[in-house]
Amino acid sequence: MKKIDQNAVTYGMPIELMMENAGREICNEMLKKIKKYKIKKILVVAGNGNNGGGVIAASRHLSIYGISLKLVILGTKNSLSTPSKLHLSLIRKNPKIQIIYSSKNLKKVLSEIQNSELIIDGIFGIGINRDVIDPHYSIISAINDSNAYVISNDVPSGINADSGKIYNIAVKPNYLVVLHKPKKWMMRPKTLKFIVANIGIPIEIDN
Ligand SMILES: NC(=O)C1=CN([C@@H]2O[C@H](COP(=O)(O)OP(=O)(O)OC[C@H]3O[C@@H](n4cnc5c(N)ncnc54)[C@H](O)[C@@H]3O)[C@@H](O)[C@H]2O)[C@@H](O)CC1
Ligand SMILES: [K+]
Repeated sequence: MKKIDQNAVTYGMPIELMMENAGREICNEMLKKIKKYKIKKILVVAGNGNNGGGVIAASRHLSIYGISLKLVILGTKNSLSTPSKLHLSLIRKNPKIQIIYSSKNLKKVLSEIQNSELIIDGIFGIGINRDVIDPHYSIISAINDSNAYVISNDVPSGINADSGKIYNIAVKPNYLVVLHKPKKWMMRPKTLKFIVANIGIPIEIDN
């Protein structure tokens, strides 16, 4: 998938636009669950990579429907990837989105996880490359212990996207929005409930 992303960028498709498309698709799935389960308390959790950027964009799309939510940024503004920073800048004046930085208040993040009814997991995508330590470990653990309905962006955070193997911990989502196309291991029966989102990768470069 990393190669497909790079090919799309070389082709002329900016990551920021694919992130925008991912955000809209994730928002559409959120809207369905909000309606189905009459959800009020929504928490979006964004890591510092582009997986986080997709869920930041999803937050903005959801706010367009008049829905309020809380957005946790794992780390600081400066630790975000460049495309994610753009999407964060688009919500800086958005009154529907309350931003919480984990670097400033981890306790609050953990209690928000406990209190939420819908959690969007944008902690790690295909970029995870090592075991998870704190604060990410405690956050993933709290998400798994919560009663919230959990939707993951692209890959459940903590799983190696190529092999499907868990590092030392992973989010256990109720639902997954896979970007572009499913990873091979996802096709195993009963692995996960997922939908595939078109994020605008041109078919010419899909190999
Ligand atoms: N076409 C694209 O490129 C798009 C990609 N998106 C998403 O972006 C993801 C790939 O983005 P990235 O390559 O930025 O990767 P990730 O978003 O998976 O995150 C990588 C970041 O996490 C850090 N990291 C890795 N393992 C860690 C660990 N165990 N503990 C703490 N930090 C750790 C890395 O140092 C890096 O800063 C994809 O899975 C996809 O979901 C979408 O959001 C939008 C469009
Ligand atoms: K994820």
